[in-house]
Amino acid sequence: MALDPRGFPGILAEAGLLKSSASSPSLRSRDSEIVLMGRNTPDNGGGNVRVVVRVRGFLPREVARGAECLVEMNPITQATKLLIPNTTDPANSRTQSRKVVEEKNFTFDNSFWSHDPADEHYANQEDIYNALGEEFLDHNFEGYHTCIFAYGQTGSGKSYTMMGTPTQPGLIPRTCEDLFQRIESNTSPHISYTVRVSYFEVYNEHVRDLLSPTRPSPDAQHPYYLKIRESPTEGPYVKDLTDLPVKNYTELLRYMRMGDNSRTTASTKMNDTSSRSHAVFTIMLKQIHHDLSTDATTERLARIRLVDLAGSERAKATEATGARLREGSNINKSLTTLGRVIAALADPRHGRINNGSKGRSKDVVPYRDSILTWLLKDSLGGNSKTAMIACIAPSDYDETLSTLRYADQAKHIRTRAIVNQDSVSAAERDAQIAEMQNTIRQLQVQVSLANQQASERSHNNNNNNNNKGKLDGGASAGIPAARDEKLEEYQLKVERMQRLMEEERLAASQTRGREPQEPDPGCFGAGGVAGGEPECQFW
Ligand SMILES: Nc1ncnc2c1ncn2[C@@H]1O[C@H](COP(=O)(O)OP(=O)(O)OP(=O)(O)O)[C@@H](O)[C@H]1O
Repeated sequence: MALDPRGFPGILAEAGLLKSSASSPSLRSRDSEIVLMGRNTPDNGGGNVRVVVRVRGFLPREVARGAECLVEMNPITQATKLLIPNTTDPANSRTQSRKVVEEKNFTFDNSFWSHDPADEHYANQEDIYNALGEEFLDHNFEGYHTCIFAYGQTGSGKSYTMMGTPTQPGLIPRTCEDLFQRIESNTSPHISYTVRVSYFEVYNEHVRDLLSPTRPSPDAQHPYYLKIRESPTEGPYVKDLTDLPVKNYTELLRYMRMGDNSRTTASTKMNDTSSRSHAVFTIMLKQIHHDLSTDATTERLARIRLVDLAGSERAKATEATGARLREGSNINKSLTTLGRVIAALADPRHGRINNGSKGRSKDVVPYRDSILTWLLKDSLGGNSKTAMIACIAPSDYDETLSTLRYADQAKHIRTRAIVNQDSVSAAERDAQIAEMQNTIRQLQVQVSLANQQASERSHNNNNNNNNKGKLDGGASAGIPAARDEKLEEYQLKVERMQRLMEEERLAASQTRGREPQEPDPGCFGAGGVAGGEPECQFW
């Protein structure tokens, strides 16, 4: 294997990638006051999806069958090489029937060598966080939405990389820890923060709330599945998803653990604890900066999305039957759609105006073909800085080649991240609050009107028995559904506005050091973070 003699940390430092650890985070962005920028300031040209690859060590079953490592990495060039397997490993028997089996070379933003802990270039969990997670959290404090997702075949190390173990925490717990370390080390009296968390999984093309998994279902026969809606301003979202305010790291970790314990996993031949769902952990970070001299406030909002995808799998290799087989087929189907979305976004013709029959329009990206891609639409091709961690097993030629090709294509995707920032003067803010109050009143009237109409309609329908349905051939069946959606939309708007208004009011009063108010549990100013919590355990 070709490796750099200076060692992995040395190379990372040279490349500007080695930063402080999660336990002693860098001070690059946290002491900075919010620099005033225009509304939703565009990033300078956006950027490509950052793609890194990580190879894990042998598992006991691989050692037992005498598997050979087919992966080489060069930590200087970040090249990853896939070697031709020998003919003796049964895991690669399928490869032998291919017409062409050749050595393949790829280059990624990082190639993480996690194969042999004794190797000086070994990349451990902290190295991964330092090289990727910390920088992405910097972007969040700058006001960007980010998304890091782990992709790879079953058993390749996605959950290990994202969640990790009690002794080897992965990207998600490290991000949570660093987030609150930064917030707590902020000394500016003019900035307040709110942190909220949600966690859901996409299982068999249904969305389950991992922070409220036992919510009673209207149909007791089935688990409670959440619906997906689309808002004109915020795109697709999960309706009624639990979205909790968080005061500190301990609390965030508790929610993370709670959600993780609710996730659907099962034992397969390829992995003892195989994730049977795609899990999306989201932290919303809001920073409100209050300028005492002008009484103006500046708000930055960042969405931190951390996604552990289910692994692609071959039914033959997992030997799945029944429910496991159906899960596997749904997993593969949504990953195939993700592949098609990536291919469409990576196509150089993507985004060009469709002139006549030539070229392709933006509409060809098949986001809607799976729940996963529909919900990740913004992260894959919109307002987000996005990274893909391609996890690979060391000894499976076909699956690794497929993952590396996938990852290679993702390198070409460009997203259009913007700083999600809004500045308002004191007068504007007061006017906005007044306007919000007014709008809330109007919406509440509309909600109760719509409720009233719905109950009148259902009353009339009952009186008319089923006659109307027969006369109009059921043509009116879609109208109640449409009205229900409108109603939901109003209710959602009211809730959002009420929360927004409270946050605005609270932030302004906290930073002014004004009258004590009933605090929003998820909103705190500098030094206002709930202290005295016991040291928390990761698991
Ligand atoms: N870098 C690594 N170092 C040590 N052990 C690892 C590493 N990566 C993965 N493993 C181990 O390999 C096994 C499979 O990993 P993991 O469960 O993370 O795979 P996965 O890709 O999430 O699989 P699935 O898609 O089936 O959920 C686990 O026992 C895990 O602890």
